[in-house]
Amino acid sequence: MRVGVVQFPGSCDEVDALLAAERAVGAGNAELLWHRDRDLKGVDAVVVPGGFSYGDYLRAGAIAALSPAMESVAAFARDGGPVLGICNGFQVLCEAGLLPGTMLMNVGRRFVFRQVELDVVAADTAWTRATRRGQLLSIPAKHQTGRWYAPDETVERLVADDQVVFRYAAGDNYNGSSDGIAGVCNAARNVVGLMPHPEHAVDPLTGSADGLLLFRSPLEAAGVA
Ligand SMILES: NC(=O)CC[C@H](N)C(=O)O
Repeated sequence: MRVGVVQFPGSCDEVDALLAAERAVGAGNAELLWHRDRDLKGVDAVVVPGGFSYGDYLRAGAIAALSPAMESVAAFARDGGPVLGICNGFQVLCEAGLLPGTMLMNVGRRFVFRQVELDVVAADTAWTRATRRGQLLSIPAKHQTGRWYAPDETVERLVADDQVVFRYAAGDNYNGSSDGIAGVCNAARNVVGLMPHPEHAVDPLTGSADGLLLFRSPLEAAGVA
């Protein structure tokens, strides 16, 4: 399996995402995909990484969502390809209409950088197959515009359709996200976005290896794990 990590001007976690993917799929099986290129190089999974793409101008993720690479990522997603959006990548996927909801300024109106615990709500998506429902994952979060929002009726529909993938555990809704939601998926369950950074939780020496479970999940989904 080969993983592509999209790189925008202003991305800052793309190399960590690439190294995390290589820990899961093997060295040399991940590569960066430049935002200006429509060619996804035949990868089997795509990660849209964290950072400050285009400086977060207009809205975080708004300009990156219009990039040539994201046109191809949208088509890849429509064809069922596994796509993971991490933090800024989650913002990009919401701006691109590939995931429901929108991202607002944190409720405390400050940049937050802390370890959080995620409760796995849906363990049957392309990026959570290596997890268990109810499992707690310790993963760092670092963002300013991380308050995921959707109208009540949309949240109710997502809950009913099991499209809520992660919630902040023990009610630790530090950024004010609707219903304490930390990550959601599309109806086809191949596109997942979350605000915390699994690529920064891939080694117990740095506090947690729980994030590797997300990068290993496409392998499980493909039956090659
Ligand atoms: N760590 C990130 O990806 C940051 C995302 C975005 N720039 C924000 O601050 O909300």
